[in-house]
Amino acid sequence: MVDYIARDGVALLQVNNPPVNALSHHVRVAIEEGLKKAGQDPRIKSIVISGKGSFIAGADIKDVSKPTILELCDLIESSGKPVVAAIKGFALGGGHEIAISCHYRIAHEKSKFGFPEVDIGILPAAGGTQRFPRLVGLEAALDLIPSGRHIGAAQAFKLGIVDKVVRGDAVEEAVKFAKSIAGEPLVDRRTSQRPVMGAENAFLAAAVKLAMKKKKGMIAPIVCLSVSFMGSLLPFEQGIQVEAAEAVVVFTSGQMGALQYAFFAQRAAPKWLLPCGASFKTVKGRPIRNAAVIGAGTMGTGITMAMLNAGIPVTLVEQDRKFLDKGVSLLKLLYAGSVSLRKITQDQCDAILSKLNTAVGYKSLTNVDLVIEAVYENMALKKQIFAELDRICPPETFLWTNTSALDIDEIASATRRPDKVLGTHFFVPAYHMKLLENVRGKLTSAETVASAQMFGTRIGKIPVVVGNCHGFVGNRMLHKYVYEADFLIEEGCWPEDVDMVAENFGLPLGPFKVRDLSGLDIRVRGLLEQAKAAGIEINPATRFLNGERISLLSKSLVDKGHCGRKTGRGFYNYGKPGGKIPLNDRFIKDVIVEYCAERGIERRKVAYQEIEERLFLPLINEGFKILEEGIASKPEDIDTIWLLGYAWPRHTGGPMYYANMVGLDKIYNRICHYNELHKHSAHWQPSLLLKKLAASKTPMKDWMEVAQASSKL
Ligand SMILES: CCCCCCCCCCCCC[C@H](O)CC(=O)SCCNC(=O)CCNC(=O)[C@H](O)C(C)(C)COP(=O)(O)OP(=O)(O)OC[C@H]1O[C@@H](n2cnc3c(N)ncnc32)[C@H](O)[C@@H]1OP(=O)(O)O
Ligand SMILES: NC(=O)c1ccc[n+]([C@@H]2O[C@H](COP(=O)([O-])OP(=O)(O)OC[C@H]3O[C@@H](n4cnc5c(N)ncnc54)[C@H](O)[C@@H]3O)[C@@H](O)[C@H]2O)c1
Repeated sequence: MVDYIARDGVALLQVNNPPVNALSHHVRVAIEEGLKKAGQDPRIKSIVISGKGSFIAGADIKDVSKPTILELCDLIESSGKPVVAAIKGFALGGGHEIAISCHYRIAHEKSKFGFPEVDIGILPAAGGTQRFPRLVGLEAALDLIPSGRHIGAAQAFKLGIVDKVVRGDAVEEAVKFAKSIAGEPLVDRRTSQRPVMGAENAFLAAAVKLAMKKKKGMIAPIVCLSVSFMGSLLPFEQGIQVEAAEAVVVFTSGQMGALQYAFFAQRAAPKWLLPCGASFKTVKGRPIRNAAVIGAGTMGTGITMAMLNAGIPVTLVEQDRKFLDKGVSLLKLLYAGSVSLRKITQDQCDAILSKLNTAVGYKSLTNVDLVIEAVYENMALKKQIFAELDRICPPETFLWTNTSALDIDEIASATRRPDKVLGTHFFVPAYHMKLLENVRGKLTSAETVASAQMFGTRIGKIPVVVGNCHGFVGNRMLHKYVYEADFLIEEGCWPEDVDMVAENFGLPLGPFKVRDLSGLDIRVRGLLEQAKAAGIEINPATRFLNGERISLLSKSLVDKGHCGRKTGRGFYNYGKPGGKIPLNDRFIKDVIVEYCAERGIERRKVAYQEIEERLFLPLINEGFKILEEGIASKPEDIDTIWLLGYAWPRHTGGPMYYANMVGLDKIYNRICHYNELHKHSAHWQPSLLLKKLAASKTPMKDWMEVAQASSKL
């Protein structure tokens, strides 16, 4: 676990604990033993700590026994023989704390440094909140520790974290350097003994404000700030005591469990398993060498960028030259933006764009591994395109669709290769958002699923396999939340009341601000199409569709020209078309009141708790129905979809974890309560799986056993 190599008076302690050299119990014990052995051996004059492959990615999140990392850090720093950290890859969390306890740090130019603790709900509580400000000054410490972000070696050098950046082998350089400083005094090399630079400055208020914005609702970043700041005013030993006391507050807050669950859920979600038993372990995907995208609108251009960025050559196809030119101009604009922000160089931009081809019509697609369709959300159009692609593309070409909600099986039925048809549901902006919902149809083969998952990972996404149903996992759950938001307005809330509750819960924007952003007309169009498909003519008195309660409030606003931010008014007033600041508006309230009066809906005061429950319980209930139906194969998949696709507050773990944390019996009882009151909304009918899990008090890790046992009955 830690190799001890003695050579020319230098003891090299090399951590060897794949995959990320986490500081598990046996690693900590071995480092301690190595340090003691080197300390006692008179032939050893200096010590180098490094990691095989990478340095150390931090504590092993699952293991917090003794010796603690804090004890190790103290042992390193107090060593009478110089200790040099040789850093390649990641020096994160406890690994970073070990590094800054060493007397010198030599880093490879590609190495990364950071304190990701806040993102898993804890503090750098192995002395990191105290040593780091002493090394880099208070301002930089208050910036980096609560942000959790990684920085590169060049910035680490500028901040004084590392003493030397090297291009070659950092370990060899460190060993050479360690030999050269044997016997030198270490007094000014012990980080804990340094004063904190800039301690008198009032950086705290600004840092707290930023952390509250960037890490909304999270406790750890705020505690990190207060502990680092307080420590800067105290002697090191007292600062360590403050750190330990405050760490307990954070460890017992409940957020630590949720954030660590989210960390592992995100890594578990891409590991797919189909009801037939095929899984990521048994089926290999086919690599994608080149691809085509149909439709150069918002999604098509974003998907094209995601592929180009991963080095996949793409042919972008449109229905006519005008739309194609518009899409290509948008793409070029986005890349030019990346160049001006120095995210890529002009040469890189040119290399990326050299892999882009364009075409009007599909005739040229005779030699592509994959086509992703991203045209308007219209079943007839999509089927027509899939039939044509099926005729033109080679039989082994995968045909995937970016539909947000349509039936994958129906789209596949237009082809003679339904086994190669799958939904690749990207999120806006597709080049940036990490989530990819891969929707398997009834006839989609395991090889196609494996290929889509492999493809997702290659383009930098977290791909999650889901089953085929209206809206798949994410949008199906979202629709229930959106419905209830509208009903709450009908019953007496204002848009800002509902948005405030959602935002207090931790979402970045409430449902009405989101609706204004994406455009009210889109949802209204969807609703009208749904009504048309059901053969129902919408009129001002319509309150039900197929026996289900609906709200036409958005339609009333759209009819008055309120389409959202783009028209300057939606559920809020933005002052001008394209305005960004939402203001409450008497006129909009009048529309709401008039809408209710026309339909004889009596408005009332709705309590905060009711708003919160009515927004989130139907969505959670739907999540359990999704598990029950096998649309998702584990709760981690649903939570990952919500964390990455819909900005669900990470410190609550995701909707399924949150439900478990609140207590399934409580959740179930409240859903039953609302089901009694709202008989015309099927989303209040409690999930049978939820009922069973609540009654049996089954731990979350065993939910799927109950779900599978139930589906066999
Ligand atoms: C009342 C209660 C009191 C409790 C008292 C407790 C006292 C404890 C004292 C605490 C002192 C604090 C010490 C320290 O400050 C704390 C820490 O160090 S916390 C850890 C900080 N580090 C991280 O968070 C790093 C997390 N990892 C990553 O960011 C990435 O993995 C990576 C290193 C950037 C590499 O990324 P990738 O190459 O993409 O690889 P993956 O992410 O897919 O990971 C591969 C594999 O490794 C597993 N893994 C990663 N990190 C850890 C980890 N820290 N612990 C355990 N396992 C880890 C990951 O799950 C993957 O596993 P797989 O999915 O393949 O099984
Ligand atoms: N915009 C979103 O938020 C979002 C998110 C996820 C999924 N989706 C889905 O992605 C798809 C595309 O959505 P969008 O927002 O990019 O739409 P869009 O209106 O921005 O773009 C659609 C493009 O398809 C082109 N097109 C239409 N018919 C075509 C044909 N026969 N051949 C080639 N091109 C054709 C149009 O010219 C247009 O440029 C839809 O199915 C939508 O539901 C959208």
